[in-house]
Amino acid sequence: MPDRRTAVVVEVRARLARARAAARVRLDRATSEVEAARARLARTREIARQRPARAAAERDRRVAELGERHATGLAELAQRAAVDGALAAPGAAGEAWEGWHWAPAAGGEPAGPLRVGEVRIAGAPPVPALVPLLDHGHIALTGDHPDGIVSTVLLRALGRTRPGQVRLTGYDPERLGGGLAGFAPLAPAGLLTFVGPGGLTALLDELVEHIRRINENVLAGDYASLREMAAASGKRPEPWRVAVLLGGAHGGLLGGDELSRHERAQLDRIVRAGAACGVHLIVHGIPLPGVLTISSDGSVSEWGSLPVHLDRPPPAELVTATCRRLAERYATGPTPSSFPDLLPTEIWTENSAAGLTAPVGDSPEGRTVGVTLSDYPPHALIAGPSGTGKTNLIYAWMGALAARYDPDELEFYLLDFKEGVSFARFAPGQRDPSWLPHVRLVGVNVNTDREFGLALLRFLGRELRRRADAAKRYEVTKLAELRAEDPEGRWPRIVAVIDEFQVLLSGRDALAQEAANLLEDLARRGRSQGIHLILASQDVSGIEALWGRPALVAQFTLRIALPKARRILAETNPAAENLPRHHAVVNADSGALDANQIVRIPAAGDRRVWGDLQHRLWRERPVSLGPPRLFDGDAVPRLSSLVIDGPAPVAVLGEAIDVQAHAARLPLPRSPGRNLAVIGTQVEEACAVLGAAAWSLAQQHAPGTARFSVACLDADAATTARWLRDVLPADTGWYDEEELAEALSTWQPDPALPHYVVLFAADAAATRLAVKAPGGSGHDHLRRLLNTGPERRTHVLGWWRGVGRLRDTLGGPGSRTDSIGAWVALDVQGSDLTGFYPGQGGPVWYPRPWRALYFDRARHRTPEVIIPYGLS
Ligand SMILES: Nc1ncnc2c1ncn2[C@@H]1O[C@H](COP(=O)(O)OP(=O)(O)OP(=O)(O)O)[C@@H](O)[C@H]1O
Repeated sequence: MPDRRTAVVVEVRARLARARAAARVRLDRATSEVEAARARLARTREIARQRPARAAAERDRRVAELGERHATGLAELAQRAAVDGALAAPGAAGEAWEGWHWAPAAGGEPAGPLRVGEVRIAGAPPVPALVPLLDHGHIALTGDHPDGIVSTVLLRALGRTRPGQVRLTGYDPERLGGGLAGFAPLAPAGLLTFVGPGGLTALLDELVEHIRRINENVLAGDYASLREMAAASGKRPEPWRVAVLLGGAHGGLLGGDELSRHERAQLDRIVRAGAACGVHLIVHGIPLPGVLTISSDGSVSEWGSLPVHLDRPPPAELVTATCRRLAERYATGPTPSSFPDLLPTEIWTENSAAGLTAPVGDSPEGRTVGVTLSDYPPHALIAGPSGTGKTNLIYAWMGALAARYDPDELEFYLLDFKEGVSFARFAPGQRDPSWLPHVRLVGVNVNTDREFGLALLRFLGRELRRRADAAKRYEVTKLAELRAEDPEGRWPRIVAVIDEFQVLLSGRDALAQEAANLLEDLARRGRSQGIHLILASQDVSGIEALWGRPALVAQFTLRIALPKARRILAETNPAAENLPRHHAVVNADSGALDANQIVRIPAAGDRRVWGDLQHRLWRERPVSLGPPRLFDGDAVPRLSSLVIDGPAPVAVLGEAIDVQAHAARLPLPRSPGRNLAVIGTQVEEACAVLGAAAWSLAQQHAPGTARFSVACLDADAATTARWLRDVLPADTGWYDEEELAEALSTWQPDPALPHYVVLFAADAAATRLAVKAPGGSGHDHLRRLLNTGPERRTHVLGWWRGVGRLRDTLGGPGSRTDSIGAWVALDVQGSDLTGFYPGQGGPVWYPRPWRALYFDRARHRTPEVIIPYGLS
């Protein structure tokens, strides 16, 4: 039993020991956990103790970084704003007063905002404080000292615009204009008007009426504002009106009075609708809701709390000196427009169906003055003494027209009877190959060739008939209607310019008579067919040439008088007498006094400026359009450029003086009288006519199908004879005096083989040909040839050095002349040709260098003047 008890005790003790050991282990573990927790707690406490300091440091770091970034950003923004500000308000709109001067914006440039001070922010560069006024809005001023801002804004607005473009009205009832005293020099020129106390209602009414007029007549529904109109056209048609309404010294209501309901309503209308019409208010002393407000302490509504440092006002002397200068410049008128100002931005956009309208200059106030050619007024007369600018005016007018209407809408025919080549620039030249695409004909150095003027009038007369016939076919009467009925047809308006036209009408001969009749017909009927005449003359005789024909003059309802032009306007209209240089009176009502428009004509003669336009138009010309016909009275036409066409054979004798530069041709069919006599002592001209005739015939016959025989009986003609040896067939017979006498007796005309007998100085063989021989003298054989040869295709083309000598060949003074079917007279008086001409007393002919009178009995009613060709 005890052993069991002992065993139990031992057992218990052992268990207790194990339990104690386990408890100790747990205790130790718990103890170390407690310590670890304590240590954690201590660490956490330590961390917690350190955290606010770090966060604060981090916050401070971030704040500093942001601050730095903000400062840099602000500086950059300010820098950019300063640059933008300087660009938006350049020159007079923004420059500092030191060195400031009047410098208007270029035409077409917007007015832009004006500088009143600068925005200053610490750490950033100052930014110009700009306020919009012209074309944008109004300015309200508050505070006790508005004068400085008013001076600043007004001077900058005036400095940025041309004289007269800004008109000021001052209403300053308390100080009676004292607030605008510096601007007073503008008043005498009408650029500043003061309105007295009590005048406010009338002023507001007038501004409202002005706005209404601009909307109705100027913008006319085409534009929303003058700014838009100016941007589109590059021109400002109306000045800006700036009304400065200055209130009481203490910022009270205007003049201490309340605005009436009417005034308030008018003011609101101006605030609402004024800016679009260029009407602006600068007001002190009346609240204008919604209007940019500047207070004299430097705050600007709409800009929040931005600190504005207002500029000091412009020095008083700068204001008065500038205003004085502006007034003077305004009195002498705005800068005249230049030739490029007459041109549209886009070329060839106009349609000429109803007429041709283009500016020729501007009025003294700077308003563009347009001139129209249409059914009314259809034609123009231009007059002015030499050097007053007629040619320049024509250049300006033509340039403005040519840039607007394309060559299918407008054609020019130009003739200058003056010595000189003022129209030559429109045709291709040696230095400049371009031409004005609208020009179809240019006549220069025409002074002695009145025939060319007549040819132009005949050509226009034919064109008039062609148009009238077409109109009849379509049962219409006017060009506009014809174009509507025949949209595929080409019916350009034609403008014919004849400078010094009186040359054409001078003389009491048939040519002058025919020219006057044609002019009258063209003037009367051309109006409805789109053919317009512009006649220019430098002296009164030109106009007087017309004066005897009131019906003709009456058609020229558009009159343009240059300084000192006489009799061109109505007798009672002296407007041209005191006209300044480079001005013109344009009168579209036959010179009636109240239709005068004074126009300043820009310089348009400069070759470079004109060349720029011509080249531009030339590059755009339709590919099918060739150069114009150039008739130069001083030039010799070249045979080498001649193309012979039409039924053969014809002998070409020279160039006809006509619009198409036709060759003057002598047909040589099988019929009696088809011989040619060139008569006169001018060797070169005679050789040129005869040489061209022989050459042209050789061109029309294949080798062996015609015979040529040439006798050169004057040594002076040897050069031409040598030239003919090269161009005539190789089997051509060459004869001297002796050989000719013999050959004449042997030549038997053969209808199967045309034979051309070319005699240079036929009369030089007279002595030899007079020698009697059994079958008859040489003269007998020559007369037989002349009389019977042509009907069997043998033709004599001869040169005789005088009418009497030709007569001798034909058989003496009373001999028949009908074997000479055609003649070309050189230095021969018309009266000497009596026997060779069907009319009484011979043709009217006054010999002149390198011209000849050609008459073909078979085809001519009257002879024609021709120009011999140069043989090469
Ligand atoms: N509006 C103008 N502006 C500047 N210069 C001009 C103007 N008009 C003409 N001129 C210049 O005056 C000079 C004479 O002008 P122009 O040849 O046009 O006169 P005109 O009346 O045709 O003379 P004329 O009858 O002798 O030919 C030219 O040198 C021309 O450049």
